[in-house]
Amino acid sequence: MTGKQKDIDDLREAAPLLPAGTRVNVTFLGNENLEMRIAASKAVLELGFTPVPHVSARRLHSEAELTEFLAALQEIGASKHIFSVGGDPAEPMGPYGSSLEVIQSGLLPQYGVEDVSIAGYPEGHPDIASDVLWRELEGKAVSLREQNLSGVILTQFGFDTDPVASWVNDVRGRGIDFPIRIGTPGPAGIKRLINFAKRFGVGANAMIVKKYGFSLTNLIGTAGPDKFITELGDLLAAKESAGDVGLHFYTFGGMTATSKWAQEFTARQEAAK
Ligand SMILES: NC(=O)C1=CN([C@@H]2O[C@H](COP(=O)(O)OP(=O)(O)OC[C@H]3O[C@@H](n4cnc5c(N)ncnc54)[C@H](O)[C@@H]3O)[C@@H](O)[C@H]2O)C=CC1
Ligand SMILES: Nc1nc(=O)c2c([nH]1)NC[C@@H]1CN(c3ccc(C(=O)N[C@@H](CCC(=O)O)C(=O)O)cc3)CN21
Repeated sequence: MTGKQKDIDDLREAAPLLPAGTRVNVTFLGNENLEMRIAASKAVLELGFTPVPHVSARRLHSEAELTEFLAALQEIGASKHIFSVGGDPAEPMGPYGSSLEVIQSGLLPQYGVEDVSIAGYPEGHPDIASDVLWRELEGKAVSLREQNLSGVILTQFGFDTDPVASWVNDVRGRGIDFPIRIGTPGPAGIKRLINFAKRFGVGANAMIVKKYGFSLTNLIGTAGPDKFITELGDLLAAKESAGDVGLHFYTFGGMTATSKWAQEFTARQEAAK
């Protein structure tokens, strides 16, 4: 969720549909400020869920901004889990150019951080070379271990299961055994899904979206991840050592829509057994 009031209201509406303790990520975008980020994390806690506030390295103007944010999170009891991510600005706004630099600052444990999510890219990243992504991922795994922090890899969302399955294989092949949560789009309007895919450099060509369950020639209506999840489950089950792999939902169509969808999906799975 973002720090916007509409997302807090949406979470409140979705709350009865979600298991207690569900991890809810709270963004760190350019159009939010500290108060909004803290208010959103606080709302997540008050509704009985686990906030995972994002710390966007390249958006930080100073070390003081980082420590002020971490201190404010700790103060409300929301600093245990964070998502440490690079951030989209083409040039860093302050001292941190990457999430590895934030992690290596050694500041996180001083503010009660125990568990750090980091980003993964099954399809690569439009502006970052693949060897750089791997080197940084391995660096983060090492630094987290050195600081006795647990790690989780949270992937960019996608519509194509093939790159996801082969990327999980590669992560394990490099000896990284962190739990992996596959970024999965919640049900949302097709236009909205396509726009977010474009914005973040995620593959959504005619073939991929057809497999996912919609068509580029009919943008009316919504699309959910039913087929994506089923296929991914089959692909990973066929691998020997996928390890701990789960899902993370990006709720582009809202938390309530995704929560309702998840309940119905689970019910259908149960009925089919
Ligand atoms: N908010 C979210 O849920 C997600 C955001 N992202 C975005 O993906 C990008 C990479 O994130 P991380 O893997 O954490 O990167 P990172 O901080 O680990 O950086 C990896 C390497 O790429 C460089 N780099 C980082 N961000 C860059 C950018 N925007 N443009 C050019 N070079 C960059 C860094 O200097 C470093 O060498 C960021 O733009 C991030 O915001 C990716 C996935 C999810
Ligand atoms: N490279 C990259 N950068 C990101 O910031 C990013 C990713 N990838 N991958 C997916 C997640 C999801 N992100 C999201 C998801 C939803 C909204 C969102 O709902 N935005 C509101 C407000 C739009 C605005 O004012 O900017 C919306 O109603 O669309 C924003 C960012 C950010 N994320």
